[in-house]
Amino acid sequence: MEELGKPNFGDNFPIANLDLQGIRRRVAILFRKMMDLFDKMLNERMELRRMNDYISIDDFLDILLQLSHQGNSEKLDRNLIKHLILDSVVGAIETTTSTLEWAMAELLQNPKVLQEARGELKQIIGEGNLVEESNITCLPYLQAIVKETMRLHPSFPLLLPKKAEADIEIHSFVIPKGTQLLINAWAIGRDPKFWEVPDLFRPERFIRSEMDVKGRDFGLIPFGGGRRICPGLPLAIRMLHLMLGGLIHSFDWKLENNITPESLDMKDKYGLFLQKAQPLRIIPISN
Ligand code: HEM
Repeated sequence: MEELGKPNFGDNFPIANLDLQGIRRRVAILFRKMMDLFDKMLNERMELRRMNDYISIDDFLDILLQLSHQGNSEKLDRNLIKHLILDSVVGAIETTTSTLEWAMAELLQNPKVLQEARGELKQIIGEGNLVEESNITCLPYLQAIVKETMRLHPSFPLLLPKKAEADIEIHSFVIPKGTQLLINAWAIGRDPKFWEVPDLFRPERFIRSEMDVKGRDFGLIPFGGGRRICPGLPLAIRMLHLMLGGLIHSFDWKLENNITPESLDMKDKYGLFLQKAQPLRIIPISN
């Protein structure tokens, strides 16, 4: 992931096909390794599926293999299946884990917010019980924490590049056909014209607000919007609430090595994904 997000000097001279930093070469090696891994997974699953007593587990791979055997008009061949898995793996892992890491970092930097969130969980879930998917709608403060984390730390700060299919005019500004467009979700989430004290982590701003991250409110678009909105949104939202709720309900947390909330490093590092420059290191204390 890190290699994919590095600025490549050679991209400024597309005709010359330069790869002075060796980024393209290293990415090609990693890409081949991933494809070999997917090939192995596919072979193993296809072998299992050939057995008479195989019971389908209806996971992503099983469904793709079923579709590929149904002779659909658009041929879903082995190569396409591997690329679909690659897209999902790339899109799913780094985004969800880094959002969770940012949320925990913000909570440890803002002990009052953490305390409020734990209070809500204690009241709704009860001590000793595990957070379940059905509880999420009853946890407005936890939901507000997830939104506030995504406002300040969108996993793809510039979303994914888009290309104008036709000339478009927006507020008398003409975008010619073929232009590559980058949408700065990071800057939108911190725009002082739109957000009060934008740099403060303040989940309360989402309490009693209808605003959500599903692409309808253009002030908060961590998953993008429109036809290419993140297809993993429903899964990501569920996983984030469950994991974050579970972590703060089941454990107390402290920062390691005498780091205080005030001295916690919250800098991010440049790349395709918005990651913490210094990984968060925290210690769980059993409740
Ligand atoms: C916190 C978690 C996540 C965030 C913030 C996130 C964000 C995004 C964003 C911003 C885009 C580009 C949308 C655009 O440019 O308009 C995207 C695309 C995508 N995401 Fe996610 N994502 C997350 C989790 C997931 C998960 C869990 C999956 C899969 C299970 C996934 C799969 C994908 C795929 C396949 C695309 C490409 C879609 C396309 O090209 O049309 N994402 N995601």
